[in-house]
Amino acid sequence: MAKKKTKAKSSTTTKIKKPSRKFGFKLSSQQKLIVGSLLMILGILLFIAFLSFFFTGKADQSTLTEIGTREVVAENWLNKLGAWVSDFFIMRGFGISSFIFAGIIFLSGIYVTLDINKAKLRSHWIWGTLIAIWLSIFFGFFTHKYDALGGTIGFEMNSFIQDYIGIIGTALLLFFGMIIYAAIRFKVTGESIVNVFKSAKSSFKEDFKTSPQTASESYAALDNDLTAEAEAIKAAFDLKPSKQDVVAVTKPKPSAPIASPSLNIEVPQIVQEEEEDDEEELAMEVEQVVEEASESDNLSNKLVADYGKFDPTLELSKYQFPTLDLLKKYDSEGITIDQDELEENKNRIVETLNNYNIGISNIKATIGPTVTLYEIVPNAGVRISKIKNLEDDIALSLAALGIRIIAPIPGKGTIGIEVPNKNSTIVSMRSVIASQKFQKSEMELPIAFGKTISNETFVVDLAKMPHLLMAGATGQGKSVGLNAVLTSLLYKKHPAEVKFVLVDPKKVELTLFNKIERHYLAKLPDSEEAIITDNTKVIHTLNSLCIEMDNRYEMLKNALCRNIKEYNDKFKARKLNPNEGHQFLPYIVLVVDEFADLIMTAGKEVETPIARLAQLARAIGIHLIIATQRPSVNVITGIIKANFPARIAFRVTSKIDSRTILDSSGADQLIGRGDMLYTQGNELTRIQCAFVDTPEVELVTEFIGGQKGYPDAYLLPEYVGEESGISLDVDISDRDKLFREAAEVIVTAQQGSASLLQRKLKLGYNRAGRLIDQLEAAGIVGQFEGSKARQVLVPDLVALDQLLANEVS
Ligand SMILES: Nc1ncnc2c1ncn2[C@@H]1O[C@H](COP(=O)(O)OP(=O)(O)OP(=O)(O)O)[C@@H](O)[C@H]1O
Repeated sequence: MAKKKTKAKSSTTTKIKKPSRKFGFKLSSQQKLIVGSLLMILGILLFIAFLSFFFTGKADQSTLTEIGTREVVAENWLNKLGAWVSDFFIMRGFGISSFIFAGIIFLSGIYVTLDINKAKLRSHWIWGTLIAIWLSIFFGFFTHKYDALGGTIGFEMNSFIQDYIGIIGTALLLFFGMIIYAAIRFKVTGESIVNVFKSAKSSFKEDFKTSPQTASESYAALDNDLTAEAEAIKAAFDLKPSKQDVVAVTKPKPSAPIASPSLNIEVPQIVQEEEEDDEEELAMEVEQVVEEASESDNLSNKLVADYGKFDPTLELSKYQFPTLDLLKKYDSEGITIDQDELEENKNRIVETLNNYNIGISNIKATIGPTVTLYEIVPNAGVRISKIKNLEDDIALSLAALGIRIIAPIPGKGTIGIEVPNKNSTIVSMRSVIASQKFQKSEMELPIAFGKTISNETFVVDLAKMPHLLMAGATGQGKSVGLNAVLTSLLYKKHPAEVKFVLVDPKKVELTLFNKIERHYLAKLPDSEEAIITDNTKVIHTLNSLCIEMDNRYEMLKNALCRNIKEYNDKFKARKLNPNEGHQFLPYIVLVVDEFADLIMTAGKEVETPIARLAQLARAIGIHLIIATQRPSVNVITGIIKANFPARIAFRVTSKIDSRTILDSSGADQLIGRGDMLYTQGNELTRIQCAFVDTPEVELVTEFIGGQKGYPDAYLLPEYVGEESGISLDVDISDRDKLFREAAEVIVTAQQGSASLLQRKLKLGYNRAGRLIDQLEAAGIVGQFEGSKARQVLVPDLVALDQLLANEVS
């Protein structure tokens, strides 16, 4: 007591006293270096002495008694002292496990020098000693005399234990020691052992089932590409150049394999973690600041160390991706070059241009799956617009449909004339999925659309687009295009990573995907079918997606993340607490087939949420794909166009339609059957869309649907339409325990939002939502108003008290 009093008098800060009471001395940095290096050297010396003992130990037996005599020479590499110390540790001590002590002493040196966590070092000493004892008993178990393996301790303890519980008992006791170690040190549990066996079994199966096939398919695809290239090059050399023009065939660049390392290789941040555990050493203010700032990091690091990173695929850990053999190989695949055709076309182009006095200094041909691009370099002084105006004349002279002139080709300084091949080839979905470019892509939502004019596989990231508008006259390949998009994602993304919301007013196109409802589809809570065919349901679903968007933004805001990728990475690193409403967020892809039909019947009701989603949803992982037959301005309105920079046009019937969708002509000159133009804002790329037939999609969805899925489709937030006006007659006795507290929070903040409750009362989303419903029923907050916060109907806490008191009476 007296002591306390004097302390209070003499100092105003009791904090500073605490550490000085604990430690008698504290090393300066220089002293730490000296002591640390001394310990390291000691560790090394012990190691050398121990090692030497196994070569010189026998010879040195006689010298041990004469350690004090200077003249006596020992054979140990560290002479007499080495001989004595190693004999002491190995023969009279722990046997071979004495090396552990050399190691720990060396490690202690490092810890002291670098001034890292003493608590960890202490645990190394405790565990090291226990392991040394266990090992010496273990080795002693197999020997029947004093020897260097188990040492005296091992031998004596063994015979002592065996005298009481026998050989079998001793063996089991040793085994038990091992279990204790594994359980405490590595947090091994019965469950984790079972899991290890299970995953080993399934990966073993997988290795045998899928990988050889996938690999061989990929090679086959690569082979295909290379054959096409070789043929193209051959053709180039076979063409005979005439006087003033040269024909060459460009060599399509092979799809470069991307050899970047796989993501998320975690480098454990040992230094950081250790700093924070150091309770005793944190006498300095600066260190305390560090500790406070990274408290949550510390917790998440510990969680990651204990349980590993969060794996969203764990629930369906046995899920197998569809195999390539589900997709069909087509006979007319692979480019064949018709030299006569090439020569003929070239001559006609040159002739036509000559007729109009346009000289050409160079011409080269690039053969694609459906069209061949003739690139010409006109003589100096020729006006580009002159060539552009000859589009129809060239088409006439070539007697071919679908000629497109690109004058000039952006970034090349040449003029391109695309001429359809007489025999077009099919680009199979199988070949694009098997391509290296797709297989090795590390995009968030990779889509293999098909092949470009230079026969390269065209892969783009839907997450970067971020929304896609698709248009084309009927029968030109839209539905096949949509199937190609969905199939690409099915081949690359786990069910936990992406969900589809499918809107199909035609009721026939997307029904095949019903089979993967419990794996990949999202739906409204009360609906039976996941694929939406009814227009009122579309409105509900779109509004529900808006709510999902707002919820996700709120979650991102609370997690201080800018986009879904950052958020999910943080969640996987266990830095976000699921009890605070955080969860792993899958990407959501909304596909609307036949958008024109929707706009015609529902108009603004559909347009407004679509525009909202298109404007805002990119950062939180909701991406829209909208397809329409009628690309007219009342369907693709300005606001929709402005938010869909990525567009695809299949063949359309008029230049005006082409302008509506692409902002330029060109789509009217396509040849149909999957021939398409893609733009992401600036230049147009001509692509032959990959062909995936209905039976192929059926096989893929059956393959996925046949596997274990989630209990239900991914549920979107409930949307209560204005017209339904459900009455909330919640019984007072059924109210949540936190009802009153929630009411006070809402009234004080004068803001009726579930997320406010989530934050203030640390609740999950569902509970906060229920509380809001109860508050509405009690007349404390107003009705649901879409994504806006509800109106608070009680002005202050006094009024709230009165209202609740009246309720009871
Ligand atoms: N990429 C392609 N490669 C080869 N043929 C294709 C391709 N895409 C479509 N086709 C052919 O065109 C036909 C019509 O395609 P699809 O059903 O996709 O047209 P659509 O634009 O969806 O028509 P609708 O709007 O009437 O549904 C297909 O049956 C197929 O024979």
